[in-house]
Amino acid sequence: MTPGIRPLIAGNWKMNGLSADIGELEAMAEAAFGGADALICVPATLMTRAHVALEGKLQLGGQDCHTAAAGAHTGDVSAEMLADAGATHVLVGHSERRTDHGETDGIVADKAEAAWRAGLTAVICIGETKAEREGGKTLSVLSRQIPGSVPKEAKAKNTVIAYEPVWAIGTGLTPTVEDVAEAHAHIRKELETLLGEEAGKMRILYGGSVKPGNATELLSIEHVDGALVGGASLKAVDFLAIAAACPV
Ligand SMILES: O=C(CO)COP(=O)(O)O
Repeated sequence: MTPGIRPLIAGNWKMNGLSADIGELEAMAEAAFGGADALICVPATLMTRAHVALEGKLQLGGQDCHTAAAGAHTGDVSAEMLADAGATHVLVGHSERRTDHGETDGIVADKAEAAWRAGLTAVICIGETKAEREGGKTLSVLSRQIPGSVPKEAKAKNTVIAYEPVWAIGTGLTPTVEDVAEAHAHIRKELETLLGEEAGKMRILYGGSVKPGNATELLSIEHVDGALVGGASLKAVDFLAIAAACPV
């Protein structure tokens, strides 16, 4: 945690979720999030129903957006469409988008600007691969990804950074407390170089195999201002247990 920053617990449902799962969102909306803000990023197909189910108690996010507001881009969704459906946030540059869709740092930065254009907060995802970690390149990868993916105009009110080591996503593996602390301190320093004072107010989330059992430890690390949760956000009971790990 960083003094003065209210934590954000964010869920990413990825390509999961059918009508039958709306009850999980309703159960989340019944809970109290005393110590944190809460956000759920659902697939585009569920956006409108999720907006109703969440009753404004949790914020709603998309998982990606096109750089354009509208046009001939079959299968894509714009930030304006997400905002129209009730979203307040959108993930950009998730490692699965970078890998599956060849998204570069430059594309991610353009998507962050598209999010702002539509009035959304951009959750900009960064993180090293297993090979990069094993090659001792974690910090240099972050030093490249931050100025590449985060536009210089980023403000704490419209931007969240999510550090997700690719090798920790969906694997049950997490970096050590020391490694998370080192990465987050480095991210804060790189943000300061890029954004100046604004960097001190910006949330830096940790993502990658966050579960109820490790949330307290991860969320107590300096400069960890919340979590981006994949698998454990699909069930209200797990997501709420992670949110409850934030001190009120
Ligand atoms: O990619 C993630 C969230 O965006 C993390 O996923 P898991 O929590 O399933 O490891």
